[in-house]
Amino acid sequence: MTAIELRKATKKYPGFTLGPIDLSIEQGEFFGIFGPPSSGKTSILKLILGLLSQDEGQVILSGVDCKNLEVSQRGISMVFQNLALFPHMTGRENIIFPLAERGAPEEEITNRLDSVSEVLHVSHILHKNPSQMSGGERQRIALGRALADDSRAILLDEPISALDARLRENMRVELKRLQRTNNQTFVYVSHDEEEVMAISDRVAVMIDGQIAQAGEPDVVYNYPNSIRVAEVIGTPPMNFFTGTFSADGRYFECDKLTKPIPLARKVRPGEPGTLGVRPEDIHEDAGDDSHEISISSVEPLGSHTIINAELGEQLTKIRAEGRIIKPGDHAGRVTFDQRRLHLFDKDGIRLPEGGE
Ligand SMILES: Nc1ncnc2c1ncn2[C@@H]1O[C@H](COP(=O)(O)OP(=O)(O)OP(=O)(O)O)[C@@H](O)[C@H]1O
Repeated sequence: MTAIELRKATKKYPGFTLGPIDLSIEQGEFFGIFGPPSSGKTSILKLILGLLSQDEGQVILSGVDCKNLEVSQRGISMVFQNLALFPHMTGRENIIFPLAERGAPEEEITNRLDSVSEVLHVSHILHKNPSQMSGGERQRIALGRALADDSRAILLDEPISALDARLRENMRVELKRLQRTNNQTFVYVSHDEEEVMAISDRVAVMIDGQIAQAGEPDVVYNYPNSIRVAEVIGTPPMNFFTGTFSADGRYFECDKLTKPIPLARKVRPGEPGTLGVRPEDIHEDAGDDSHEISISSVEPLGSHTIINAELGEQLTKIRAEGRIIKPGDHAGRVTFDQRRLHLFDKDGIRLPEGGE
């Protein structure tokens, strides 16, 4: 069943237009929204919650058009980026507030408080006021308030960004577990692409107020539908080379490389385009099709190494699992994994897969 649906929803601010957005989120789905700053992520959540009203289009919750429904009638909780805890209440009072407001029985309140406190590791700070908590503790209390309430969906806007890296990783796992157990619908916004990709069943990539692509995380990663999406998914990001597909369509002739790059299929003979290759798909290799690189720096990161190199005249990032190139090396040879190339037309739109 569809829990949240946006149909051509549009919101116009001076100088910025969100939408039109078409989006469908299923009951029990963990849906991630990722995008650069100011791309419209928070505004989408506010439309769903009812804090903003759309200028055009519809917001439909469980099949019901929400046009005339107030925030409190929508049955949705939101954890804001800037928290919004009640300063005069303790952590405990903040968490149980929505339950107490709707007159939930004492036993239910206690059970829910206990279960979210355990998951969020906040039992020891329930007696404190927000002013006596750290930023991360306040964030966990705010999460607790949303999770304890029996909402049909929870909207989370950068909910764990104030936590340190290790705690963030744990919380990610716990959030996912909690969502699965309760079969709740989560809409999770973050500018941290890895976080969104790791936690979500499906993701939407927002660029300039539009959903540029939506789908399962590995599909978006492996088949970005445009250069703009490819640029924002992946760390380090994809490398791009502009040039022309050869007259027989079997090679990509890059403006800045001396050798053409062989393609696994025939592509757009004679047309201009862009070839994208992810850092992990460039391999240290001295074979016939290899290119010489001039190494600027090598970052050994334990499990892998990032090599910053000049390929032709272009700065290129290479992720190496092996140890052929070492810190202090100045040159090497690499090839591109032919099966993992991303090909885009002159307008930056991904070329269809397949062909001879
Ligand atoms: N109430 C408002 N009035 C006018 N402009 C607004 C309003 N709210 C948001 N905007 C503008 O809309 C754009 C999108 O904002 P929004 O907060 O939705 O983006 P975001 O992707 O969540 O950004 P961030 O990652 O920085 O939080 C921004 O340019 C912002 O300045």
